[in-house]
Amino acid sequence: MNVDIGNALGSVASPGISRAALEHLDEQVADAHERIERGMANGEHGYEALNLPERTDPDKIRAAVEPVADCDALVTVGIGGSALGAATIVDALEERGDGTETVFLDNVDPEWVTAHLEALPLEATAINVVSRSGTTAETLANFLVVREAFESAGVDWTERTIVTTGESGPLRDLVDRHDLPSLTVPDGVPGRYAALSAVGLVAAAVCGHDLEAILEGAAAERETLSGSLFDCPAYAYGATAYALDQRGAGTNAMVPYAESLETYAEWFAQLWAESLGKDDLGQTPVRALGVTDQHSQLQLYRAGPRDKLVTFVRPLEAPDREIPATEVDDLSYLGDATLGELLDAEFEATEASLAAASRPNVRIELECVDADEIGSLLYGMEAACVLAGELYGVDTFEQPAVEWAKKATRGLLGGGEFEEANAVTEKTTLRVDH
Ligand SMILES: O=P(O)(O)OC[C@H]1O[C@](O)(CO)[C@@H](O)[C@@H]1O
Repeated sequence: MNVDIGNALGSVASPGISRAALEHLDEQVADAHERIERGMANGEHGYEALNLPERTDPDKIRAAVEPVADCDALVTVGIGGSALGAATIVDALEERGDGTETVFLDNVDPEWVTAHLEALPLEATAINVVSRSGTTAETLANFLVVREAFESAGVDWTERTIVTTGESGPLRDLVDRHDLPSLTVPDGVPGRYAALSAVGLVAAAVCGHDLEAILEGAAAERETLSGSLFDCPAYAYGATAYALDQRGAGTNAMVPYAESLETYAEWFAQLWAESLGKDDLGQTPVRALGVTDQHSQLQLYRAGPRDKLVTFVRPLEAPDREIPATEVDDLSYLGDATLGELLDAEFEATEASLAAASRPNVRIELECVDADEIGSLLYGMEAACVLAGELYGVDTFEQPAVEWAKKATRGLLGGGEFEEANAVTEKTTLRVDH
């Protein structure tokens, strides 16, 4: 990935960061890089994720999925980091896959789950269950529902289930009890940083994607990590986003200009929110899509509060399609172009429109959307986030604030005594009913 932070400089944007301030910040980046390299060298929790391009074994993943490699559909049961990385890869590379239908059950909306299960050819569907902790209620509940659906259809789920989880926990117990093919979430790798491990790559393997290319793209990005943001695209992005937040850009709108990258924006939102949202700090990620959200969000981005960074992701090469000639003179400018040219023109125009309104924006460029570039983007944004976490001085790799609601949920369902559940029933109410 290449990063252009020109439109975030103070000479263009407000809030913006001056060249001098960027060079000053680079001293902190050098210290942060030292910390990151040390964490990687020692395999420390979290930092270990940045070693995955070397650590992940594609042969082991392919061997585990071999029993179901010929399935027509794959249902992945997982949530958060146990779904978004895999979904980002298979959605980005969908046009390059072997046509396997993929469904990600990362919600417990009964109507939605039922509709998916009823639409799947269960006799030709494989099940990919992913949970680092092995205790996540949504994932276990959905797995029990999926399992029952297969049994009701007379399909042996044990023959077509792969599990990726930790060394222990309820899911590991199920693996042992039913002797299911399984892979282990690598130690020291938080879920949202696990896309380049079995967590993100099992689904990609089942869909026939080139795991080596994904890891090579990531490894190439790893090679760019250095003590200066002026030599490392990932650090340039992380440092600039951090610096703009310090200057008031508390929201980061992630706007890929490719439908195939829409899920990537969801993945980024978890990475950025769950890693940096601590101690009353953090930059709020917003998911948008180019060109579609030019017609819904751009007004705000260009003329609303000066509290946003807009991050564009642009693949330079992409398949194209002619716009047919038209008999309407006023539309001849379209008839002479292609959809890709229209997309590019809109990207350039939108980026320039923000600069013209002195609104900070950053461009992330990919050569195209392929396995190599997806590996590079995932790794680059992970490294950018780890760097930003160092600059914020937060614990980038934990997410303690999510536990309260999990305890309350468990208490409400009779899964134990939790004071959090009591607080739910003591809600302050001021209802306005129609
Ligand atoms: O992989 P697990 O343990 O099921 O967790 C799923 C997700 O839930 C979280 O723990 C948040 O609740 C995320 O950090 C994680 O990616």
